[in-house]
Amino acid sequence: MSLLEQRWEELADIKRVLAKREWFPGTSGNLAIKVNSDPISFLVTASGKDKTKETSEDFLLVDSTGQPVHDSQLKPSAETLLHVEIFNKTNAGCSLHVHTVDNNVISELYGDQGKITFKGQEIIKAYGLWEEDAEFTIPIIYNHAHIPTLAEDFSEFVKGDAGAVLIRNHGITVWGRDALEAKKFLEASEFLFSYHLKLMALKAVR
Ligand SMILES: CSCCC(=O)C(=O)COP(=O)(O)O
Ligand SMILES: [Zn+2]
Repeated sequence: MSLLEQRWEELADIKRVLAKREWFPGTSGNLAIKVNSDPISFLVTASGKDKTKETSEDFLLVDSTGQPVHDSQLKPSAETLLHVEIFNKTNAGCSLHVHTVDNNVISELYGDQGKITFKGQEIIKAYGLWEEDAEFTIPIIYNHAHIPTLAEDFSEFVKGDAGAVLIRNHGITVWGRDALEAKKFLEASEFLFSYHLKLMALKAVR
């Protein structure tokens, strides 16, 4: 199997798992996986597709600027520029973006503060933070409709090979050194969002 085929399979596996969780409502969400580092190329989901369906046209290869490498009828994700920032600025190997109700509600609740910080939760270890009093902060940025502006704001928070950024009333983008790490970050983040919202709701009725 070629490297391209291997990466395709890895991304397809993640897409299948996330689709089962209903994390791609209304054609939302996009996924990317690096294929080559020099020059950079990556597979990204085709724009506007129902990501719960599996087809041979789910992904296309793009270059370091997000332009298709081969002639194709397919359009790269409208949000490819965010993945471009990640792959150009870090050694990340995979980047995942999903819209969930929980990540949207959290982004609105804490949007004015520009971040949300979690602490005292065992699952924070999924981010590689093993100290007893570890904290994990996820920045929240404004949802510019103009994607180059969104990507510019997003870029400020793309600092390491793994990370997460919430886009207010839009969704979350996470990245990691490989597909496993990116998926782990995404799952840990959605766990924390869900826990936080459930706890807030229960406290409100007590
Ligand atoms: C219908 S959701 C609006 C676009 C979006 O935010 C998204 O994640 C999906 O866009 P894409 O071009 O990647 O399909
Ligand atoms: Zn989106």
